[in-house]
Amino acid sequence: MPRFAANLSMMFTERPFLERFGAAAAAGFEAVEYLFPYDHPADEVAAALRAAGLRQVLFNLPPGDWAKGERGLAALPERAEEFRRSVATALDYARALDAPMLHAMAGLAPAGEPAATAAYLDALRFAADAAGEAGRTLLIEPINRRDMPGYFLDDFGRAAEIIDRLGHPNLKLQFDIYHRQILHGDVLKGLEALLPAIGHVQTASVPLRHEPGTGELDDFRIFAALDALGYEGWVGCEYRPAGATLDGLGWLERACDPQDSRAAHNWRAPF
Ligand SMILES: O=C(O)C(=O)[C@H](O)CO
Ligand SMILES: [Mg+2]
Repeated sequence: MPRFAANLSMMFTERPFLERFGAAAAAGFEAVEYLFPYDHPADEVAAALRAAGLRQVLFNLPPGDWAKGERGLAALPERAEEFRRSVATALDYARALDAPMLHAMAGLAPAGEPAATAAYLDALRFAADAAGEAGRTLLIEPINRRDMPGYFLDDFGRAAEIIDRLGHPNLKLQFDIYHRQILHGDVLKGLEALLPAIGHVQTASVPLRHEPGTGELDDFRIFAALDALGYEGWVGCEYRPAGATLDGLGWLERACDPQDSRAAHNWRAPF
């Protein structure tokens, strides 16, 4: 089974942010991801991470004013300077946390608009170069239109084209299974086709974004398929627990149980 990282923006939210690290470790996780660490000094976040004995897998670049509805800066031509400063901020945190991957959110902009596309390509080139110099990888993630209406990057094919076009060794795809299913379906074929571009995977049930195994997809078969494809990265658990976080963790035990018939046996991956 893949290696799972707890998403501390959605899981363990019963506690203040810095206490979620210890809770995730106590629940058996070895790694974490979350949206943003910037409300806390980097050394405090790093101390919480280290005290819990966890690895930091991923977090996002500063997205602009999240509370006011902003969802990233990369495709906003008028925010190019701010985006560049946000890369430096994120890399400072990445160094403190030893985080290998950073997600650059595109922002709200019309998908086909030439000025937004040009700004996005420039921003990604700049950020991927900076990430590369710092030994990190930059990720882009298509997000579904229902959860984030107007988000610039709302198509997996377009994300793959952009990664291909930029051809940057430090630019990869964040394949969120939840968004993929809502946008296009065909999850297994999508994973297979895009595997060389994928740097990170995230999971949640569809449509309610709860625990894996509680929605319309057979998430355990998808995890087995990731193994069959040879995916060696992390799978971020970016779901909202249906109840208390700990009460919903039975899926993890099952996913990690090699004896589980649907997870490991009794099924041949279609690759
Ligand atoms: O919403 C998601 O799926 C994400 O992974 C982003 O990082 C933030 O919206
Ligand atoms: Mg995601």
